[in-house]
Amino acid sequence: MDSSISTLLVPQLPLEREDQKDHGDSFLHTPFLQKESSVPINFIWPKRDLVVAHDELREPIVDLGGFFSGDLVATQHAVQLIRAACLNHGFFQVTNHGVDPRLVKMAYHHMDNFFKLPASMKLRAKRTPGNMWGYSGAHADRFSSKLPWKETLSFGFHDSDSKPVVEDFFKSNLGMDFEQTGVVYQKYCEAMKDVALAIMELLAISLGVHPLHYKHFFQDGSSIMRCNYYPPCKEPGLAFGTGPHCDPTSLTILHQDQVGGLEVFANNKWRNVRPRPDALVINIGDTFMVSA
Ligand SMILES: C=C1C[C@]23C[C@H]1CC[C@H]2[C@]1(C)CCC[C@@](C)(C(=O)O)[C@H]1[C@@H]3C(=O)O
Ligand SMILES: O=C(O)CCC(=O)C(=O)O
Repeated sequence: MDSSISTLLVPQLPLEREDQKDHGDSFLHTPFLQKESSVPINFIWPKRDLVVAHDELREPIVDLGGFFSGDLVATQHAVQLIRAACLNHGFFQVTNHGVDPRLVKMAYHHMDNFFKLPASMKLRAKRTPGNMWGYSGAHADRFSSKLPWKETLSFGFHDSDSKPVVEDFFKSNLGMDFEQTGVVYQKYCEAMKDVALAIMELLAISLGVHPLHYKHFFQDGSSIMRCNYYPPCKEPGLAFGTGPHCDPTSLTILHQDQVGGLEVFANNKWRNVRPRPDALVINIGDTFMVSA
């Protein structure tokens, strides 16, 4: 099963895009939900987009262990690797990030269980027009061509002393049977926030501003959690799991499974980002590039 879990830090939640309109329940007819044998025309992308990456991005692998333990030399080394990455393509991977591997494993376990559910169950969390959160099959309720070959479950996170917003999302949309799923993803989102704020401190140092400048700015920020499931495709050369795009957010933290397939356009070529089970893939987004 090819899948990824990404958290996108935003200073404020993006507004619903104007071009999104409700195509009704058309996504009920997505091929992977209907087990059709070929790729329907609305999932086929233009040949100019379907470029296969052969080279690796060779992005820096940044060990955060020294930063977390207060080792100034290791912190400076991490800062230099991050600075070099951000001056180039904005991607790097981090290890010793402090996220419990058992939590990551549980997040995948619950995600696998969700996407294996019958469509009728998944549709209980269906993304509704004007809403960023919920289940989507290929975004077929929003777009009518160049559909991504994926199912996505998205939900929002922000720190709240009064209530665990992620737990509440799962209980209110999917019922008490998903309470434990909500607990796992609440913990996952909280862990990703900690990683994001650590990265923001290193980014600040790399830019020569006060080390806590961005950490304080994003302290009360929100994030978009996205679980992406990419079903097997009989003609993968015709489709995209997720089409070419820039992240309109500030920071993306992605854990990809070991199937691979994440590609980045850098130095005029699409390049593969090698999956590393112990690492998180980090990229700065448009709103950070603008603000930096
Ligand atoms: C704010 C966002 C909108 C998308 C998810 C996040 C960051 C990237 C965006 C997206 C992945 C870009 C490609 C198209 C998209 C529709 C998708 O394939 O999921 C985009 C996401 C979205 O609009 O839901
Ligand atoms: O699933 C991935 O590897 C990337 C997905 C992505 O770019 C997104 O969901 O914003």
